[in-house]
Amino acid sequence: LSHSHRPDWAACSWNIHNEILTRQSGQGTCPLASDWSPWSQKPFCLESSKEDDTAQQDCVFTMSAFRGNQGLSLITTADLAASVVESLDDSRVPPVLRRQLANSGQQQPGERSAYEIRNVPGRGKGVVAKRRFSKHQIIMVDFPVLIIRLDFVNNDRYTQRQKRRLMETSVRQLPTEQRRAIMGLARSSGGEPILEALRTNGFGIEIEAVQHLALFLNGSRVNHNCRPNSFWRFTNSNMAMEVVALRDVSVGEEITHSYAPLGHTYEERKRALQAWGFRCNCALCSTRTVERDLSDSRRERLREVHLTLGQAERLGSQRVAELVREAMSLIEQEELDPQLVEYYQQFAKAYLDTNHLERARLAIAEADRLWRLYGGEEHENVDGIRELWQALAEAEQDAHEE
Ligand SMILES: C[S@@+](CC[C@H](N)C(=O)[O-])C[C@H]1O[C@@H](n2cnc3c(N)ncnc32)[C@H](O)[C@@H]1O
Repeated sequence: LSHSHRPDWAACSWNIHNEILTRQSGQGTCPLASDWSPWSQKPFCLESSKEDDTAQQDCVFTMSAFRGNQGLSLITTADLAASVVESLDDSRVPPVLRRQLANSGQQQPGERSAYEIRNVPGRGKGVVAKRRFSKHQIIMVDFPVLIIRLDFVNNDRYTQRQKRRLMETSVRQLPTEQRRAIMGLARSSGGEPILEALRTNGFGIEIEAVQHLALFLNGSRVNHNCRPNSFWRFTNSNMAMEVVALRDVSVGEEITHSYAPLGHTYEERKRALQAWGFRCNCALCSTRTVERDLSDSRRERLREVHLTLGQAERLGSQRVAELVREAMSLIEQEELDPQLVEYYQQFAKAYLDTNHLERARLAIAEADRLWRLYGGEEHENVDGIRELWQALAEAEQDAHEE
């Protein structure tokens, strides 16, 4: 289909009751009711035991050829499924990610791959670098194979049997290779296999601000470390998950990211990691108690500095500058670079409050750059950064008029 004649997917939604596709709004053309494209088969929906509206009803949507060689199943509402259709188009994947995809994973013999998935002592399988990566270089690009609306998993709208039926359908409809790979993923406990695979390996993503869990077959093999050498970001408009080096990585090094929020203290991390059912044996957790306590106290102090900077007007500009320096030093010592996104934002506000407009400009520019880096171009704080630029423009205007 040429672009202009493509159905306007976002404007089409499934009318579940009549099992026909009706157009809700927009100018595009919707496909025929008998054509379930882009899905490979008719969406399968659950009858809810509750009398709420069908718009909230969860269905399975499967595309059996997604990104060339893998399938994708979604369990979500019809409207949310319609909203992702555009992003499933291969033309959405930028060349830089295509190249990366071609370079990574399991290669033909003789070709150099970026990483390998193999057993690592004490942690099951893991991802190990097969070549060097410099800081901020992309290590892995992966696309989801299964996406499930979080509320479908957690709410009591459906019976356990109904949930199992929908999840089994979502996996059964995938190509054999992916089906096997999902069933071969790590599981922290012995409950319902698909649900457990999802709980152990799922990445939290948002579709139209609604939380979902996504499974990535290679991405799921990245183990946890409290001082990781990588981070991941997800781009909704092309469904790409990238694992990116947080610092230089050498050949043979295991690739890790943090499952718990960065900046947590030892006890907080232990609690957060309970959901995965393992005791973390990373270098930071197994270091001597004195060193671990020292790390905890730096992390607690960092949070205190963040809070204090919230009252910049009261502190005055000299104290603000001192606290910014202290925060930067703590972040460096604790290797918490991704936290800089929030800190630069806080510094920018503090500089605006104390009328240090030149410094505010530099801090906003840094916050802007780092949000894109760590959160991707479509990060969740685009509005927050725009507001900061606006606040700066207004403050500069006021200064100019005075
Ligand atoms: C998302 S999977 C990671 C890949 C997994 N190792 C595998 O074999 O497929 C999460 C599971 O890996 C193991 N794991 C991850 N990080 C670990 C760590 N730092 N220490 C011990 N086990 C870890 C735990 O069993 C955890 O439930």
